[in-house]
Amino acid sequence: MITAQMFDAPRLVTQQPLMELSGVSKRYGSVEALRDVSARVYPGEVLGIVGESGSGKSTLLRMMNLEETPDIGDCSLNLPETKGNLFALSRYAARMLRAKKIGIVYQNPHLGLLMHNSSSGNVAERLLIAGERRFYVLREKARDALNASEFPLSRMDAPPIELSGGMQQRVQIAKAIALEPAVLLLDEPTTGLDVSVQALVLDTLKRLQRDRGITMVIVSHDLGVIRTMADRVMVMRRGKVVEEGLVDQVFQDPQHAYTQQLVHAKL
Ligand SMILES: Nc1ncnc2c1ncn2[C@@H]1O[C@H](COP(=O)(O)OP(=O)(O)OP(=O)(O)O)[C@@H](O)[C@H]1O
Repeated sequence: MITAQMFDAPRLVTQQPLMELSGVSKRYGSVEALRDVSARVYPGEVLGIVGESGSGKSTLLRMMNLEETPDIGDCSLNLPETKGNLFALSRYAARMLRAKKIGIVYQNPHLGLLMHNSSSGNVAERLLIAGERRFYVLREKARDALNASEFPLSRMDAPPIELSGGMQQRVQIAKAIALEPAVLLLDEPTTGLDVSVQALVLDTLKRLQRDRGITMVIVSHDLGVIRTMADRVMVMRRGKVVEEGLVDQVFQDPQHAYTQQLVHAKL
């Protein structure tokens, strides 16, 4: 029998992982932020990471962004130009790889943007780091990325400090996708926005994912956001992954007591 669900089936996960973290642990003093966490991100999928505050979601995303190194553990990206454990890269090499292959959108736009520079300049900065120097190319590519992020081009010379929260997130998205990254990391990208603005920004992200097939990892404490965006989900608690699987499966039939608690709290 054909059901509506069949037409909305999650993208199939058949390939080799694009990004793989294995056995990652990280301590901050007495706090164990991550304990033996492994994660695989497959090409073209959206992986959601959910869990309560302090469960280690953002720390894991920072590891994926090669911003931080773990006490122990490996990270690999299945791209022609990368090999071996990426946590062993020098700071410079990690920065270049990040600039060219990984995009990130933070909850707090101050972390991702220069708030007093123009919005187009913020996007162009990313292209500059990757080596582009021609002014007309920088301007054109910045405009394209802002347009794809559904940012109003009439405001492209305005600095983010003068923009609404939703528009600031669109500038971050434009900056993150300007170089067509292999993976786009989203750390609570709509938390703190009005519900209606949140829905519009999520729509833009979904459209980008659909049209460009961008591989995404989205962190949220909000099950609704994960349900809307993700194909697969990892549930974290106290620095550990307690459950993972296809979103529909995990949310409809949670196996771990903590996931059951999360799902029932939401209902
Ligand atoms: N740079 C740091 N220095 C000290 N402790 C840290 C640091 N970064 C994270 N932690 C601690 O590690 C734990 C995991 O933090 P993390 O921010 O990854 O959790 P989270 O699930 O993203 O939480 P939230 O949703 O509140 O952002 C927390 O106890 C946090 O206080």
